[in-house]
Amino acid sequence: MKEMDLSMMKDFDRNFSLDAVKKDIQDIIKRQTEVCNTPDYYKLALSCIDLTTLNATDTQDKGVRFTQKVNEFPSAYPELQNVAAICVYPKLVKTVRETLNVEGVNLAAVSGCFPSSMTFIDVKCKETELTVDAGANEIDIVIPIGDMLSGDYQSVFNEIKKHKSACGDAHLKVILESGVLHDPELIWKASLLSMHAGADFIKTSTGKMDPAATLEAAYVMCHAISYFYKETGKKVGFKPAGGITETHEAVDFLCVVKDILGNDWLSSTLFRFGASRLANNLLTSIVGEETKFF
Ligand SMILES: O=C[C@H](O)COP(=O)(O)O
Repeated sequence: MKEMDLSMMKDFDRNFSLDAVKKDIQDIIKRQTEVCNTPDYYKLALSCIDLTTLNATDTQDKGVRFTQKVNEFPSAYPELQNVAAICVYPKLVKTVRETLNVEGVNLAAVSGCFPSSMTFIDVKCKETELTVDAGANEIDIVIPIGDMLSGDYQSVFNEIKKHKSACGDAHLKVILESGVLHDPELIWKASLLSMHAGADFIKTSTGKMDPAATLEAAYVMCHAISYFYKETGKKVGFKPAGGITETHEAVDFLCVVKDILGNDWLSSTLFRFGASRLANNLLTSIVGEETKFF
């Protein structure tokens, strides 16, 4: 595989002041809340959810029941747009594919030894190939976090690039595990590496490590996406995931995305929430009474 000369990657080193980032986020939320904290944006948020179940205890029956809810959604809420995708472990993909019978809902699967990413790249790619063959059209993988933390950026880039080929036509979402990378400088680097290596989306977190999605990580990643778009003309999507549960939390992320990336990113084509508990809370906010549909 052709290696990218990372020393040629423009703006790979960028400094951030965490205090300035936090202040900027506060200003953004002040600016955008009036527009984003509204039923139209709750509906938008719902339509951008990757409805997720990622438990070691998940069964095929759970996969069926989970998918049936999504199938029933258009009849139950004809005025609302359905979630963007169902997101499961590879073992449930075939069942979900066979059960899913509504148009426009994607089937995402975590792959590549999720959530640790701690196995051989050939094993990770094989898992992805099998998962796509089983019916997933979106693949969520985790970067090799240890390589990133130890500064072996070339290995991170090479792995993602190889994984992109293993995806075939499926979209690739690359999880940075931003809470563990911690430093904005490292989150920036991981974002650029992922996008240059072929990521269709960059995603904050697995939801299996703390801290999960933060507004600070979202801020840095959205700026990286904006920068990459200006440099290359390619629009990469953004997926905050992990720990986003309440409507007001989703609204804050929408504020950041809208302010930094603009309205082009405010649809499920370029924006997703990875969430297992958010959908019912958004529905509750939309219909105005306690709702436990999903
Ligand atoms: O990718 C999605 C995350 O695993 C979901 O995390 P959550 O269960 O905290 O919503």
